[in-house]
Amino acid sequence: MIIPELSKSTVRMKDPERVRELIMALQSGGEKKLQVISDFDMTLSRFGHNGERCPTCYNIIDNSKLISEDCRKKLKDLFNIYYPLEIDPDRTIEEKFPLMIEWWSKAHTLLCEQNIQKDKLAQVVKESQAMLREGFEVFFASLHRSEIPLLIFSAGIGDVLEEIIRQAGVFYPNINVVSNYMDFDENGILVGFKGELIHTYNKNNSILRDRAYFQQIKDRSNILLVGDTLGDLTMADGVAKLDNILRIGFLNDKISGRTWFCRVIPSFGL
Ligand SMILES: Nc1ccn([C@@H]2O[C@H](COP(=O)(O)O)[C@@H](O)[C@H]2O)c(=O)n1
Repeated sequence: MIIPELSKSTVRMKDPERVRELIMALQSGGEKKLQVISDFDMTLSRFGHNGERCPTCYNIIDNSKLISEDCRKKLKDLFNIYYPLEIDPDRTIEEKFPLMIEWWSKAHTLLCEQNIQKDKLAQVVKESQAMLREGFEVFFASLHRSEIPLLIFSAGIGDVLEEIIRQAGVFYPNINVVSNYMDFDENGILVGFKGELIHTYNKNNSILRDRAYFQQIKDRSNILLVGDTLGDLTMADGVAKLDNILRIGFLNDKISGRTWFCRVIPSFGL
């Protein structure tokens, strides 16, 4: 194998030869043909640290002093109901779709009742347990140095996500973020969320179709796609011209090894 890390026991591939071919195709295409599309929560950010789960963008707000105890309990109850549904390998994406809209909408309604102040977000992120994945400095800096565009396509909260990467010192100009952005009134108080709601299972062309992004980088027909859910597989659907796509998925949570191997790995196409 060209990359020693791929021989680790934690790396699973259905067809290592196909992976090798894809890596060679990406390598020979060079940096000018490459673009990277990545999920954020639990992909660029860490799932766990020292045995504790790290927060998602939403969890950072949920755990903060920006919201009341009552609201925190309600958001936690929502998480406990909907997160198992989000990752349930026995439900189809069609079944999960309306449930995810329900979860995001209920959470947004609760958050908008809290008079959250825009200028408190940076401090809340600073005080949180948010962490980027091991090796993030090299990953972000190499893409930046080689001027390879990185699209972060996230169903989290754009304002929080940006703050995490800014505070980590890696918010380089080659990064574009598509996510749920908070809408603040003239006093800097949260009153809603902008644009179409993005949840785990609509991260596709339905969200990206009106944006010029993929058109601007249409010659970059080699894609590295990184995610952690089956919903992330459609993040490259709007790419103008596709020659090669290497999909990397992180298995974060308790899905049985067998389910992962039989269902999830083939879905990632490797
Ligand atoms: N109220 C909510 C809603 C969603 N989440 C989690 O956020 C993740 C966001 O998505 P990425 O696209 O960046 O992976 C999603 O997987 C949900 O589990 C939440 O914590 N609270």
